[in-house]
Amino acid sequence: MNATPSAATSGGAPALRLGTRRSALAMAQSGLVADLVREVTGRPVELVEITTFGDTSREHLAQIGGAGVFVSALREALLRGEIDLAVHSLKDLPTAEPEGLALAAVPRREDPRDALIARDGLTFAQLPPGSRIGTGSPRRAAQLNAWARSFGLDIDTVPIRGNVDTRIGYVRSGRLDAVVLAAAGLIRLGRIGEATELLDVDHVLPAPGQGALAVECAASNVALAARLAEIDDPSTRVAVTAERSLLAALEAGCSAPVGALADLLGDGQAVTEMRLRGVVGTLDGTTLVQLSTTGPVPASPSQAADLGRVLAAEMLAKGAAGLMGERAL
Ligand SMILES: NCc1[nH]cc(CCC(=O)O)c1CC(=O)O
Repeated sequence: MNATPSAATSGGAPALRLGTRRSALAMAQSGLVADLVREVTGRPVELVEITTFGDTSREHLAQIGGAGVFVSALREALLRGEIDLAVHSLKDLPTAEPEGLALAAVPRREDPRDALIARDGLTFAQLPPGSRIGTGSPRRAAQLNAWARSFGLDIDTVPIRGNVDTRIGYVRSGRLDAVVLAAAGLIRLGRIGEATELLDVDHVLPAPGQGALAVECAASNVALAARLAEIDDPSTRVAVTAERSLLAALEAGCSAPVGALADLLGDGQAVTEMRLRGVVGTLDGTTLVQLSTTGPVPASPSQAADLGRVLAAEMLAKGAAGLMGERAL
């Protein structure tokens, strides 16, 4: 008989404490993971709100190095034993592995693409000349500017910050013609219907890890890490490992203008190869280094990381390093 502690004591087992920020997106992401964790552990999961300096001060902090602030508050709570697990947007996690913590699971990824929310239902190609498009992301600005230039459209990318509601509000109030956000966030908030276009990754590569969640626990909590491993999606794990390895090897930070996407290619029957695409550019989009490499499906995250390093080396050989100086808009 199965006599694991969680099975033997389910019903009476203490709740697992899942630390979360209180933003609508963080709560939605945490709720999703809480459901998965309940299923595999049989234990109740309670959400514990972690309030950070970034949450209590102006919303602008949500993006100015804000991700780092939020990530570290949750991590400190984990290390102090105040919570048992934490959920992050993987794209907000620094590539360095933190001491004492385990990236216990990366659940199945949501749509990795960026989404356009434009006034009057417009797509990107339908925007009139001079349109003002809001994004706080140098990666998005670089690629949107390059794409617009490719068909002779003159646009203005405008740096904006704030949570999803605030950013969509810039379009609803008429202050901007469009904003670009991660489709995954909109989907998880039930707001993807407001997107007027899902941006083709041939034009806009997402941030490394975009659309994926990271579930962390204390490395010392071996039993919990083993259960959380059951909600890990191996295909997502290899893809995001390749993307993040590319980012790390470019020595770019989370706010650098770097896009990356790994996808698994199949012949209709079986998955045969993994393709990794990467881009680095100047904010104005006049220069982009965009490369792709394809190889056998990695048998392990460490093989996936190799693919990322290979592509990074090729991008650096094509001058990628010189394009990464511009961090802020
Ligand atoms: N930069 C903030 C952030 N971090 C994760 C997401 C969305 C969810 C995801 O990408 O998994 C967002 C919002 C956005 O980029 O629109």
